[in-house]
Amino acid sequence: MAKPLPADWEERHSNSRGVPYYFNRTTGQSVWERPTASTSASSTTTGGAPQKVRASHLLVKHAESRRPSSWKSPTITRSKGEAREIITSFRERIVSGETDLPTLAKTESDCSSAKQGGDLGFFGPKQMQKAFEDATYALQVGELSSIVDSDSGLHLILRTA
Ligand SMILES: O=C(O)CN(Cc1ccccc1)C(=O)c1nc(-c2ccccc2)[nH]c1C(=O)O
Repeated sequence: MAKPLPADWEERHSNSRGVPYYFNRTTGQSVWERPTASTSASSTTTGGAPQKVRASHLLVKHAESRRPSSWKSPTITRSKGEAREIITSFRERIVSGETDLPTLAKTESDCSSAKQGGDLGFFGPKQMQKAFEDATYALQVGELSSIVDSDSGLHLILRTA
């Protein structure tokens, strides 16, 4: 029987790895190992300030997106299913090594960050949509997410710091 988690820690599920990870609601830290009392003692690597992360992403919008419009297309009419097929193909091309996320985001992302190769800079807890934040914090630096669904559309996320 697993020991109860220390205060402020919760177990979450990493879609990209299919395993649980542990998230500290106070510091925003994510760890793969089940935390014990000693983890919570060292739970902040920055003396208490919530840990910031950096990521780049590729956004494919669809007709159900909250704002179905982008620099690429004034009116986005593709279905969510079509968007999923498109972003799945993009992910396969990245995983195969044919291209990389920043290169593909520049021409294919429906986010205004496309011009910067999808780079969003550093952000901390509560700054991004929950699904996007949770997915990013579950990634190790250098890891590519599975397809992430937010109100804006479908994303591939590459954690860069
Ligand atoms: O969701 C909305 O109502 C409109 N948005 C939000 C938005 C709009 C412009 C700039 C940044 C964010 C978007 O659709 C959107 N979301 C994002 C986004 C979502 C998650 C992480 C990073 C960016 N980018 C965009 C964009 O047009 O460029």
